Amino acid sequence: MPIKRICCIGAGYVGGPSCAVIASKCPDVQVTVVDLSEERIRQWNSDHLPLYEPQLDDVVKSCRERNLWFSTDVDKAIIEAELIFICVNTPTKLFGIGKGRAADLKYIESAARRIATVAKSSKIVVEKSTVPVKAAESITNILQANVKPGVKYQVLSNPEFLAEGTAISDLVSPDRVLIGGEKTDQGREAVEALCWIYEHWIPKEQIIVMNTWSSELSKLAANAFLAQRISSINAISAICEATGADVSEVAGAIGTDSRIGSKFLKASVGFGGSCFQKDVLNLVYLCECLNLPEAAAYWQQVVDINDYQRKRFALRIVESLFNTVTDKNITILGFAFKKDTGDTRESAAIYLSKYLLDEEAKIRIYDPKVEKEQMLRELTSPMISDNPDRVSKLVTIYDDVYEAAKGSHALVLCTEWDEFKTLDYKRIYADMLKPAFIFDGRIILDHEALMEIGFHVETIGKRLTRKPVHRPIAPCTQ
Ligand SMILES: NC(=O)c1ccc[n+]([C@@H]2O[C@H](COP(=O)([O-])OP(=O)(O)OC[C@H]3O[C@@H](n4cnc5c(N)ncnc54)[C@H](O)[C@@H]3O)[C@@H](O)[C@H]2O)c1
Ligand SMILES: O=c1ccn([C@@H]2O[C@H](COP(=O)(O)OP(=O)(O)O[C@H]3O[C@H](CO)[C@@H](O)[C@H](O)[C@H]3O)[C@@H](O)[C@H]2O)c(=O)[nH]1
Repeated sequence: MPIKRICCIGAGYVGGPSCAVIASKCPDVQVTVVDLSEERIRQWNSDHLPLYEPQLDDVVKSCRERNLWFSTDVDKAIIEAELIFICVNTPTKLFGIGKGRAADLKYIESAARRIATVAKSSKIVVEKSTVPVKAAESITNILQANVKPGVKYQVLSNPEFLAEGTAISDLVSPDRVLIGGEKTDQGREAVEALCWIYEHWIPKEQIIVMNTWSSELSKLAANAFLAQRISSINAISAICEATGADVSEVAGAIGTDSRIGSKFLKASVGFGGSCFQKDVLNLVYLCECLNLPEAAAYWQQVVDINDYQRKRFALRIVESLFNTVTDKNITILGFAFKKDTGDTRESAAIYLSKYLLDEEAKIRIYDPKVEKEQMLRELTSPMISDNPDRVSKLVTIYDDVYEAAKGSHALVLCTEWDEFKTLDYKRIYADMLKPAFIFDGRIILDHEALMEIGFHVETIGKRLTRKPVHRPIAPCTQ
């Protein structure tokens, strides 16, 4: 059954880019992305899209108002569509049962209830948000409990694997597309309809069909494995710093083993982003609910090592700066959770800033893509700060990196933006207080060159040996 109209509920980092790519690859399908947020929809319809993502502007402009629409009229889009993607947020619960671990499914439920309330014809409902195993069953229950005569629903799982910063290329050439559905005639028909969409640009053999629960669990498992690799190499980085081994050399050596592979072995100040911590904690909670405490403890360690890595780095900054950063000017380079995105959710820079603010350091922040208001929102959120006045007193945001560095005691590189590799560090050094410190939390700078300029350099997973100071050798008297 060729699909003519798609509705996507949720115009965020997943809904917007993934539907823009579907619209661009399927010109014969009308795609409407809806959201409750009028501001977000206004931005999607403007020249200033609500999120920064390489190539996104071009894709959106190529099909907006041709077969790609952004709207707040959720009901109309649901009524008209044959296939509905649910791409709403599923954040970690902040209160009640499962607080701090379980996924908050209230947005999923409200989307399902809206479909159940307004749908007048049969729908294929596709869960694209990341959810706990068996969430599709809850969606089905809500839909069936309110079903109207002649209306039929099929609920599919189709988790999204795009990474921010590379969303468009990930969507255009994914490693695989995963579809989970019921093994019934109706289920198979719904799976075929969704496959038909993807087959517009993805080879059939890369579309993997499985049962719904396997598909839901595969998404959590994939993120848990990726996050675990980062925590594993970060745990090794602590050993490197204590012994004199170099974590980049170790990662290079183990990555050449084809069974291990070289990707996702970059030690860092800790992983961030809206997904890894949330999804690993979601898995931990699932294990706890299934009475599997050992499995829960195993996955919890992935998150614990990430906390440890951020704290370790903050401690190193304080220790290196003669055990006090109070009233010192510390410039944070990069606030996004990774390069090529303006997203700051769970960014390591937030936690680094928090630790330094707790020590009453004066923080200056520069990021090429993150808006000032966004940084302040993160730093004053109740989870991070119990004293918003301190943030307004101690934090200054700059749009010129050289101005930010002027008069600083230290630079702390938190995001691996390419532009940080090519700054004029001689100029920066000249304007900083001495001794001038650089803490490279991403291992991207030329440490030898920086030390040559005169910087005191600290990085992750490596002890940097300073050049011996050349003094004339005293003549031997005996
Ligand atoms: N961000 C990523 O890179 C990424 C990648 C893969 C999967 N995911 C998963 O995809 C889901 C969405 O993530 P995101 O980053 O796009 O979230 P987001 O917060 O950027 O966007 C979600 C949007 O849904 C809207 N929304 C919530 N309830 C709604 C409702 N009932 N009706 C209409 N709109 C509603 C919100 O207003 C928001 O704009 C999450 O489950 C996430 O784990 C995210
Ligand atoms: O070797 C590495 C790789 C990544 N990171 C950090 O890990 C975090 C996450 O990076 P990445 O996975 O590239 O970005 P996300 O956009 O969070 O994407 C992840 O989370 C998405 C949401 O579920 C999934 O769809 C993607 O497949 C998965 O990669 C960032 O802070 C990175 O800097 C490291 O520290 N070292």
